[in-house]
Amino acid sequence: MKRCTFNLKTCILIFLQQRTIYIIVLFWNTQSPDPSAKTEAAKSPLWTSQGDAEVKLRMGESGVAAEPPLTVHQMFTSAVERYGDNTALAWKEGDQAKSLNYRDYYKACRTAAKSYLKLGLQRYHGVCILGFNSAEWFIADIGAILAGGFGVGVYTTNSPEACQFVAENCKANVIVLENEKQLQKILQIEDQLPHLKAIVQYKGALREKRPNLYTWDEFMELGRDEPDGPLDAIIASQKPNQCCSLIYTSGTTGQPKGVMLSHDNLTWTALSTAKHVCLTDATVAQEVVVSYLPLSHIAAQMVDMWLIMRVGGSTHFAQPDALKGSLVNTLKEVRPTAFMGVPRVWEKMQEKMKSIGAKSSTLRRKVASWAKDVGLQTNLTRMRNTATGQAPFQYQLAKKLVFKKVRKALGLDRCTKCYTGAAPTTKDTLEFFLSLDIPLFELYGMSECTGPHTISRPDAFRLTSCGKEIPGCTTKLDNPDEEGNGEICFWGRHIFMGYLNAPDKTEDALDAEGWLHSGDLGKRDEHGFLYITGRIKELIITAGGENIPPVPIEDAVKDAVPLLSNAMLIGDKRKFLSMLVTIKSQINPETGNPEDELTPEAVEICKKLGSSAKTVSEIAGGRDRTVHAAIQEGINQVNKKATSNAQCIQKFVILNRDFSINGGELGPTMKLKRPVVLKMYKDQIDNFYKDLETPADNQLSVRS
Ligand SMILES: Nc1ncnc2c1ncn2[C@@H]1O[C@H](COP(=O)(O)OP(=O)(O)OP(=O)(O)O)[C@@H](O)[C@H]1O
Repeated sequence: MKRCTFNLKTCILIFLQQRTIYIIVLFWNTQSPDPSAKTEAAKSPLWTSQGDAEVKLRMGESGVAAEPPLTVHQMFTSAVERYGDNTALAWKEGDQAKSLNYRDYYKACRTAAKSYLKLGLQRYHGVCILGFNSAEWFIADIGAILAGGFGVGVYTTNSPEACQFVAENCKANVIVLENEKQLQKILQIEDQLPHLKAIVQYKGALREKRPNLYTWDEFMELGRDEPDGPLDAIIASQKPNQCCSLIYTSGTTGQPKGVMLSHDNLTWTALSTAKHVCLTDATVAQEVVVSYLPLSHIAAQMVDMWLIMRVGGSTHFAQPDALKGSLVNTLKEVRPTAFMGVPRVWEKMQEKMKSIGAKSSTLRRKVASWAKDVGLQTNLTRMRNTATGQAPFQYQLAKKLVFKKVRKALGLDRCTKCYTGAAPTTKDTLEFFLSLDIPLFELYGMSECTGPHTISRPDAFRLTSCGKEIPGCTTKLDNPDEEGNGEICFWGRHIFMGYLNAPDKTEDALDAEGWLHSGDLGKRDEHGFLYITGRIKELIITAGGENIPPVPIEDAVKDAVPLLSNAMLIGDKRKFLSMLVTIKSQINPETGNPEDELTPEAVEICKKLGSSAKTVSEIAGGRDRTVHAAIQEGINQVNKKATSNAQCIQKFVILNRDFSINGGELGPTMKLKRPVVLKMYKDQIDNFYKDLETPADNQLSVRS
């Protein structure tokens, strides 16, 4: 299935020398597509690993799957025609409210595109964007696409080396970054980026002038008076089956990979998803979202940029410290009509509400508890029979007394669509919000399918299910076991083009028929709802050949020992299982780094156990024998329920720092980056296995 693409150009030079005619024919490979050599989409393969190639679109015969393919530019101009005066982007600068309507947003993207061309952006080269969500982020990204490059989001938490990997991989010509902090990272590696021509800083003043370093205003000024012709020619040459955007995976299963998304991937997925979740067209009423999740992740990008553009909605930017606490203020101000949170965001809201609830009067607590019972029962009944019917009096009362107030306090009083996804959400959190009359509609998918594959919705909703396919997409459960659990495989126009420069990895992800293998295990119920039941991609295969899914064991240990914030099972190619655990500790609100001080909840738990520990360092490595024994006891309980001896955790160690996004152990959606943790704690892990005959350290042996 491998394909080689050469865009060969010819040039015939004819010259005369001493009455002899010399004819020289030159051939060269060019980066720009040859308009005369239009690759027919139908003849192209389904995948490629080359940035300048085309793929066959997975068009369907009818319905959404048969909708005509569009480029990003076509979708954008259609939005401008339909919703030109509507607010597209809104944000606050200090106390001042700012906004751009669709017409001006489009103009700004064109100007940015012309500036890129002036800076020398080449076709199919990257523009890396490294910063918090803002109007500049969107304009930088779409400008790059219009100019024929790739929009490439980079995680703000990336180290200089991780930024270098991305910039090198996509041959970045320009890096657009937020501030001095990000600039310092790039300056450390700029010498090693041969394709880099310019850096643009979009917030804050430049600390020093440097050649090829521009402020946002300087950058936009470059393109302001440039002629339209060259840009229009590039736009006219773009095709829906060509790559325009790269999403780098966060690396939970290995080195990040550049997921190539075509114009059609973005525009079609936005169309199908908008239909599935019944987003309102702005000609009727405008959808409003708050942009705060990292845009380098497909979930945020799909919702905040592409879905909203498709229906003429408006995107309001949160403050950079959104996840450190300011998000709820923005939500209260903006009152979004749809809101997407990764599970950790909902969990944090849940923790906050619980701690406020615990401090309220007995009467209030009783009313809240009664209302939550009513809310849960009413919503579970609704969920089972799709008919809405007349809500009982108790529910109406609970709504008036509690639910409306909670929604208002969260800024979700207008929000009819609350989504969770990109990682597993616990049943506890789903039930908590359902009992408050806030059903969380689960969304499942991956970067490789441009974000969503299945989404639940009000009329098709089951607790812990991630719903049904967006229209035009199909699921196959490969190699199912006796309970119906098989690998979830996807098909549809949302399937990516391939991993940039990585044909082997692309071939691993897509089978010969073009099905995308997700590496997730799932099953369906009799009504067609999909449930995620495991991740094959993180399956532990012990030296004895036993296949062990780590997540259920890790979750069981965390349930048994509420003091733990994280647990990671070790045992791939090893003779037995061991575990790394971390203790719940405070997070520095400024840096987001985990601190040594325990959370109040953890201090309380320690106290109950008979320990006076207040910091992680008093506990880590088994220093506090009481706490250590309690963890051992929890692990023993889990071991007792293990299906085989090979599934028992034989050793564990308490780490001296919690996992975090900043630390690199967690990805942006809080999924564990197992390869990173394995590397980081190699010594502790090797220590588990250095003496296989007798447990090296009695203290660490927990076999029951
Ligand atoms: N609703 C969900 N429930 C459970 N797991 C989910 C859900 N949505 C997504 N996931 C998990 O997230 C994976 C997709 O991850 P994503 O494409 O967002 O990449 P990523 O977070 O950048 O990390 P990676 O490096 O693993 O690719 C899915 O394959 C699945 O394992």
